[in-house]
Amino acid sequence: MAATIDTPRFAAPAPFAGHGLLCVRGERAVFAALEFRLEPGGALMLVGPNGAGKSSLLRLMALLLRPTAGTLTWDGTDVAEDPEAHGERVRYVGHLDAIKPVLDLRENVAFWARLAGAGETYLDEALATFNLSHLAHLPGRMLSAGQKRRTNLARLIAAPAPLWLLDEPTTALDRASIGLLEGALARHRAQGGMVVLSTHQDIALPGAEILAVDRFMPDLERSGALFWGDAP
Ligand SMILES: Nc1ncnc2c1ncn2[C@@H]1O[C@H](COP(=O)(O)OP(=O)(O)OP(=O)(O)O)[C@@H](O)[C@H]1O
Repeated sequence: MAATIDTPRFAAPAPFAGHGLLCVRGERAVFAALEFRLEPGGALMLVGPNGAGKSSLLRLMALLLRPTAGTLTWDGTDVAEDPEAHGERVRYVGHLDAIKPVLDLRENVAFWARLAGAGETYLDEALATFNLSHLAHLPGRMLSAGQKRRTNLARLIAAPAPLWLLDEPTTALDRASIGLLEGALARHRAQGGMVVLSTHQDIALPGAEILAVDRFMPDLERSGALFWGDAP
């Protein structure tokens, strides 16, 4: 039977939280004592000026970076205890459009879906969701910036998982495409999925909690010192 909007296609979502997170990049503390909590169906919008640490926080959440201090928990358990399980529950879409130029659009999405162990069950739906079906056989090298971005976002549908981590997902999208993304976000949340996204642009995310990452800038930064540890 075909899955419907109210039938979650992923393992049961559970509360996802960060406690006392300290992020150091290079020798610099980007944020400290950062806390968040996300419930199934919830959304967190990361805001803050350039360099505040929005991308860094998303990378921590995806375990692409490790916190210098603090923990990330899923259903109360430290995600670092089982990184593989966390990888299965997370879909991360970053700044880079990882499109293979020689594969066509459909093959690109199918490649990612296979990598995530999802097969081709949701492939056609993924393309339709982001209005890409008519471009399915266009080689990756011929896609425009907005088409590449939509192709990357199609991975979210092609390989279902409860936690979407999206770094400035509206970059290069026209208004109509932002509307498609807003629809996909709403359907994901209606199934109990969770979303964390960073943005400098308007995007409809009803009921989202706003997390101003620059509020967690370490005091050393406020006083003008740049380095964590021995202040210069
Ligand atoms: N690979 C790296 N090594 C060292 N420092 C880094 C690295 N990547 C980012 N940083 C630093 O970490 C800080 C936070 O960067 P980050 O990209 O997380 O900010 P952001 O809020 O996402 O910014 P933007 O709005 O410009 O995308 C910045 O000061 C940046 O210079």
